Amino acid sequence: MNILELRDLVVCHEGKTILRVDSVRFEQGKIYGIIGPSGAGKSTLLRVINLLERPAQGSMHVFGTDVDLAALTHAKGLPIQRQMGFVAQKPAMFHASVFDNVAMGLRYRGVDRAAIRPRVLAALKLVDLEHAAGQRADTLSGGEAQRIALARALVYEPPLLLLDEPTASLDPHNIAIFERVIHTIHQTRRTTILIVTHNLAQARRLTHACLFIHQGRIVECGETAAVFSGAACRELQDFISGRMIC
Ligand SMILES: Nc1ncnc2c1ncn2[C@@H]1O[C@H](COP(=O)(O)OP(=O)(O)OP(=O)(O)O)[C@@H](O)[C@H]1O
Repeated sequence: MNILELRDLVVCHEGKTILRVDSVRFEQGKIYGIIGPSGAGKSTLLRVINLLERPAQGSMHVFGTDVDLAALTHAKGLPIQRQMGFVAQKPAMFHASVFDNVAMGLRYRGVDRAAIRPRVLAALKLVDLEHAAGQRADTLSGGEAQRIALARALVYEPPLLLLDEPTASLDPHNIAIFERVIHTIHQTRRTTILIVTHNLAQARRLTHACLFIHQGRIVECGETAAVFSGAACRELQDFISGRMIC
C-alpha cells in the first residue's frame, strides 16, 4: 500500500526549475534513501512533502487524501503536516528543558496532560537520554541535541518520518544510536521513513529502496541492493563509485 505519491511536481526558484518529478510512490512501512550530489534537489523534495515549501505545480496523495500542493492553504495543510515527523541536519532547540522540547509536539496536538509525561519519557528512553529530561536543551552536545530532535519527531508517533541529512554532523557513536532508533521504530511501528543522506554506507545499511536525484530529476530508483550492485545509469554508477562531484 502506498502512503505517499507525488505527481507532476515542479519546483522553481528565481525563475529556474530546480525539481521536476513526474511521479513517485512510497510504500507504507519501507525506509527510502534519497541520494544524489549536492544541489540536486534532495532537501527540496523533502521540504515539499513536509509542506514547508510550495511548488509551482503538483499534487500529493498522502494518508489517503489528495492535496493540490500549489493551492494548499496553511489551515488545510496543518493536519497533514502534523502526521509527519521532520528532522533537519541541524537541531534547533527551544530555550527550555529537554522534557519540554520533546513534550511540545504533544501539547500542540492537544494530548491529555496526564498522558504527556510517560510518552515523553518513553521517547527519551528510545534515544538513550532519559536521564537528561531536566537538563536545559541549550546545554546539550550537538549529538545529544540531534537525538532530542529525533525524540521530538517520534513522540507523537507519526506514520511518516522525514530525515534531512540527520547524521551529517554526528560522530560514529551518535550515528550508531540514531540508526538503531530508526531501525527500532521501523520494526515496532512500521513507520515509513525517507532519509536524505550523503553517507552511502548508511543508505546501504538502513534503507530498502533508494532514489537517486540528479539535476532536479529522479534519475533512478529501486531496491537498495539493486541500486548499489547494478545501477543502470552512468551518473549513478559514477556517483556510487565516487567519480561524480556535482
Ligand atoms: N530558496 C531558494 N532560492 C533559490 N535557490 C534555491 C532555494 N532553495 C534551493 N535552491 C536551489 O535549488 C537547488 C536544490 O537545492 P537542495 O537544497 O534541494 O539540494 P540538495 O540536493 O539537498 O543539496 P545538498 O546535498 O547540498 O544539501 C540548489 O541549486 C539550490 O541552490
